[in-house]
Amino acid sequence: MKKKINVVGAVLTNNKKEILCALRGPQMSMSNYWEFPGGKIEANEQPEEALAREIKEELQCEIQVGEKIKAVDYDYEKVSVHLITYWATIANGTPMKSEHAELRWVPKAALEKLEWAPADIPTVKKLLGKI
Ligand SMILES: Nc1nc2c([nH]c(=O)n2[C@H]2C[C@H](O)[C@@H](COP(=O)(O)OP(=O)(O)OP(=O)(O)O)O2)c(=O)[nH]1
Repeated sequence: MKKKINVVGAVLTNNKKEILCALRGPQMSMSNYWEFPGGKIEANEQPEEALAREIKEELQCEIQVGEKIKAVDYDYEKVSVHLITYWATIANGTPMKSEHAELRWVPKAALEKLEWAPADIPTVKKLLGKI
């Protein structure tokens, strides 16, 4: 049976209402796809708590996690991902790139120009009012 993983992603917005998009790096799985920064929920962790921890590790900044946006199940070839996305804002610091190939603030209208990890597409469509 496929490995199931629980993942959280942050839809981080700035004061221009742009959204922080992250390009997975060559050393990561799913490389060259854009995603919402975040990662796997660990045992005994609440999703919001996991998201704040992952962002601190990945982007070296503190966030305020808001409302849930979308929960999606997606079957990749080797893993089955349950992805929950949340609104978030930066509470402290500036996002710094570590394992990602690129971080980019993108206006909502341009989100669909990026090649998203398939599990992220329902969140992108919801942000655009398309579902
Ligand atoms: N962080 C994040 N991961 C996502 C998103 N969409 C999506 O399909 N994923 C997948 C990619 C990974 O298989 C998994 C998240 O794991 P992770 O971000 O902790 O990745 P990782 O580098 O530790 O994983 P791995 O290379 O060890 O497999 O979920 C997303 O928007 N954000």
